[in-house]
Amino acid sequence: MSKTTATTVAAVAADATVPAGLKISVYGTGYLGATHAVSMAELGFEVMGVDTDANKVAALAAGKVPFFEPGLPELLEKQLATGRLTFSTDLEEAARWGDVHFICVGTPQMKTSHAANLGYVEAATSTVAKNLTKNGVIVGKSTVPVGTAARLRELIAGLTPEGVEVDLLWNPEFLREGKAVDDTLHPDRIVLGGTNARTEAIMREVYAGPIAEGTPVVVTDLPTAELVKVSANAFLATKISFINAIAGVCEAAGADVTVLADALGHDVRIGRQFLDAGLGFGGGCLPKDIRALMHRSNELGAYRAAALLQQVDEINMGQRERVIDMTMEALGGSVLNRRICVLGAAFKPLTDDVRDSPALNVAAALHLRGAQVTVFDPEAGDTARASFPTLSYATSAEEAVEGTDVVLMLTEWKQFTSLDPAALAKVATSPRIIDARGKLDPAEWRAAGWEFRGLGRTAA
Ligand SMILES: NC(=O)c1ccc[n+]([C@@H]2O[C@H](COP(=O)([O-])OP(=O)(O)OC[C@H]3O[C@@H](n4cnc5c(N)ncnc54)[C@H](O)[C@@H]3O)[C@@H](O)[C@H]2O)c1
Ligand SMILES: O=c1ccn([C@@H]2O[C@H](COP(=O)(O)OP(=O)(O)O[C@H]3O[C@H](CO)[C@@H](O)[C@H](O)[C@H]3O)[C@@H](O)[C@H]2O)c(=O)[nH]1
Repeated sequence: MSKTTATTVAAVAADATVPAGLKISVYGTGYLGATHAVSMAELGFEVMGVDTDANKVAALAAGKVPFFEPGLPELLEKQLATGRLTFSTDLEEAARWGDVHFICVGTPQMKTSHAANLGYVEAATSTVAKNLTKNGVIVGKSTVPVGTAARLRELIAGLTPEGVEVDLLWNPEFLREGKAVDDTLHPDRIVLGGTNARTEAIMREVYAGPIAEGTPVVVTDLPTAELVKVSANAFLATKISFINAIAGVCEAAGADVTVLADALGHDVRIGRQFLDAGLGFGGGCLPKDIRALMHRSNELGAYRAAALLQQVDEINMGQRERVIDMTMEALGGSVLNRRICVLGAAFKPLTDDVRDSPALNVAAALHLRGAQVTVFDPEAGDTARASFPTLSYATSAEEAVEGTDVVLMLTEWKQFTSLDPAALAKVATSPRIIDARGKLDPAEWRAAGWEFRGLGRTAA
């Protein structure tokens, strides 16, 4: 029977036992796992982060975060110095060593369908189960399709050594890149799916810090916990596609979507967040998570959810086409041999993550249509070059803008939104700009001599 309670008060069964000095292993030290491992050490636990990628492990062990995440390098250094935090490639040793094993490995989209690739989750979970030498708890944090955890329970039942007990529960993660440390240490909510009295007590011990701050704990069954995560992302994606659809109406009707979004946001039932119209959502989460949910909903016969998410995805991808079309239009119908400056490569500011980056998607599409595209991003230059080596990369916004026929502002880094239009007009061959994130003031740019276009705003 499903057990759903939302409470901040620990309601722990009297017979529940929590091992003293819990040891925590974290499988996968990517964007989620590295942050989780460091944060668990910050909460006072002994932590071992393990990954199959030896370069990542070596970097983390040497105090270097292999990606850009504000605040994480400082916390990593601090926790390594305490001796509580270690990193290793020895996946089996981590299973023998830990009491609580967090699964934080990737669940990317399959190459051949919209489904999530669960191979990494299955591999990591099996490794833990096979190598346990004492009772343990496996805690899934990766984002998975509903039904995965139940299958994993069956999988591990046949793998765990005799005499050892293992429980598996799901504790989805809601952190945002760029704010990952704060989101992990001070989450909005803690969702625990499929606990029993013993594992609930252990998880309340793990999260004693945030719980003491008043973070609500939602205790529920496995499928609900799995679905909370993907539904949250699906809702956020839907909100973005809603405002982008309305942006199209604004353009056709001569209205301004940025003012409209502010006005909508004053209604507390709606809220202003995730109503920034523009190039749409990308990254390692929203796109693949709505597609996996679409796929799973179809499998389960929940066709309405699948149809809704299909629309959300189509509106989102259409925004990229819209910016490509706008660029062609701004340049008189063709981009062939024209010089285009792209400001932004990361899928959003404050990260170097370029997974499914709308900015790079547009940059690459324009390049393939014969344009000379120069990209600048304050943090994502290296990750962008690794994925799209044929594009040119500048070392500053000014260098990227120099001599270009049109500037595209595709990721709203603060240093782009605070650029001086008058100074920049002097280096651009033809001062034309497309603000695909709705963060520049059209009046200010037009006054400085720029031909200005924006999504969901009246044409120049
Ligand atoms: N990135 C985020 O902001 C975020 C937030 C919430 C949830 N999630 C979810 O968390 C999961 C991980 O996402 P990510 O962005 O950290 O991915 P990532 O690709 O950055 O990291 C995954 C890591 O897992 C490692 N790995 C693969 N197989 C392994 C194994 N068997 N044992 C140990 N390590 C292994 C990989 O080498 C890699 O370093 C995904 O399910 C994602 O949807 C991500
Ligand atoms: O008004 C908005 C807000 C966001 N975006 C875009 O939406 C994408 C996603 O942004 P955000 O949600 O901030 O980034 P993520 O770090 O991918 O975080 C999402 O995905 C994570 C992984 O599942 C979840 O844990 C987080 O709760 C969820 O916000 C980015 O491309 C943004 O540019 C918009 O276009 N308009």
